[in-house]
Amino acid sequence: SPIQDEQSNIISRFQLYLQINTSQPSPDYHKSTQFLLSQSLSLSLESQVLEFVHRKPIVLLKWPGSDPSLPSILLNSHTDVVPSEHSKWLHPPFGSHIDEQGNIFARGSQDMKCVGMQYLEAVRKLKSSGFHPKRTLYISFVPDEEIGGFAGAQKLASSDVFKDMNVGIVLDEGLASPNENYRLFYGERAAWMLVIKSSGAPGHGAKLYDNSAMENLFMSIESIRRFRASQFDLVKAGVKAEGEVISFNMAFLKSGTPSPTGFVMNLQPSEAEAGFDIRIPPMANLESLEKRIAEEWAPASRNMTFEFRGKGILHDDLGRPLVTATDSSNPWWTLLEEAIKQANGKIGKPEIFPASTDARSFRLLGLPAIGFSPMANTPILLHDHNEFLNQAEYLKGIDVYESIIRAYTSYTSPGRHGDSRDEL
Ligand SMILES: CSCC[C@H](NC=O)C(=O)O
Ligand SMILES: [Zn+2]
Ligand SMILES: [Zn+2]
Repeated sequence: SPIQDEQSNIISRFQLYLQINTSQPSPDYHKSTQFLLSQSLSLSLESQVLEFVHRKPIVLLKWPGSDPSLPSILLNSHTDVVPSEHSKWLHPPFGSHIDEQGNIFARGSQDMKCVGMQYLEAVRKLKSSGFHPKRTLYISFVPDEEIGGFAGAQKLASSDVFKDMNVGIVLDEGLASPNENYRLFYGERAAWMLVIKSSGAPGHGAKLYDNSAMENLFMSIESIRRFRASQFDLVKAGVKAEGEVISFNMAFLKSGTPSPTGFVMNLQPSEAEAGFDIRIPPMANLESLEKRIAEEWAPASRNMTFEFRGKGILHDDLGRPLVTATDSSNPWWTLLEEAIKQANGKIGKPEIFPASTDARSFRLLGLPAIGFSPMANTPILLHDHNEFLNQAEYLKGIDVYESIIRAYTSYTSPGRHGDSRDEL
C-alpha cells in the first residue's frame, strides 16, 4: 500500500543517516553534511552550512514563517556519535540492521540521529499536508556535542547569525523511557571532572606504615564511595530521580612503579591519583561539595591535592546550570505538553537531564530550552553496546514532532502579536 511504501522510505532515510560514520574522535562530517543538504533540497528548505571552526560544519535549515516578526523555533540535534566497540555488538554499529522485532541497531539510533531525522520527516509530512508555519522554523545539525559542543552549539549560540534568527524556544535531546511515558528535561546537571592526587613516603612492600600515597588515596576513595552509595540509594529507593542526586564515578586510577617486566611489586609508590566524573543537580549546594572535596577527599593534611579538568562549563556565574520554567509562566512548556498529548503521547514528571547537552548553550543566553527525544517503551542504550530503536517507535515520534511543529509555529502570544481580541 502507499502508506507502507512511505513508511519504508522513511525508515530507509533514517538508515542512510545512521550508516554515516560520525563517531568521535574523527567523525565524517563531510558525508553527514552532504546527506543533510540533500534532504533539505528534497524538502525545499533554505539551507546554509556554517563553519565557525574549520571542518566542524553546522547545517542550518530554515522554513520561513509567514510572520517573520515573531520569534522563531529552533529544533537542534547533534550529528556526532560516541565510539563503539564493534566486536561487542550483535549487529555492526554502522550497519543499521533491522531485526525481526523491527529494532534498528546503530550507534546514534537513540543518541540522537533519530531526533534529527524525525524533525525532517515531520516537516515533510506537514509540507505535503499543505501546512504553512506562521513562525519561522529553524533546524540545526551541530557537530561535537559528545565532546562538549564547543565547536558546535556553543559557536552557533554565540554567533551573529544566531542573533538574527531571533529564536524564542529551543528543543534538543532527551532520553529514552523504559515505560510508556515520554521524558521531558528542563535543565541538566553540572559536570565537574575532578582529579585528586596523593603523595607519601615510599617504602618496602612488606612494611605497614601510615601516610603512604596509596593509603592516603584509598581513604578518600572509600569515603567517596560511601557518599556515592548514599546518593544512589536515594535513586534506588525512588526518593529522588537520577538528575536530582550527585553522582560520582571513578574514571581512572593511576599509580605504581613501572619496570620492564610489569609493575614493581615490593615497593609502595610515592604518588597516586584518581579521576572522577561528578554530576551535580542545579539545586545542589556547590559550596558544601567543594568544601568536602578540599577537607575530606583531598585534604592537605593527608598530603593530597586536587584539580578540576572542566568544572561547570557553560553555566551561570556561580557555576550553576540554568533551568527552564515548567509552569504556566513558560507558554512553550504548556504548548509542548499539549502537542505531545494531542499526538497520543503520555508524559512523565519534568526531569533534570543527568548528563550534559547542547541545550545549556542556549539556556545560557536566557532562552527556554527543553530536552525531548520521543522514545517510550525503549531501554536506555545511549553510549551502550547494541544501541537500537524500534521502527514503530521512531514512526510515532515523527507524528509527535508534526504535532509540536504545528503548535509551536502557529502560536502567537496574545500579548504581542496575537489577535488583540484575545486580550479584550
Ligand atoms: C561535560 S561536556 C561533555 C558532554 C557529554 N555529553 C553527552 O554525553 C557529557 O559527558 O555529558
Ligand atoms: Zn546526545
Ligand atoms: Zn551522547
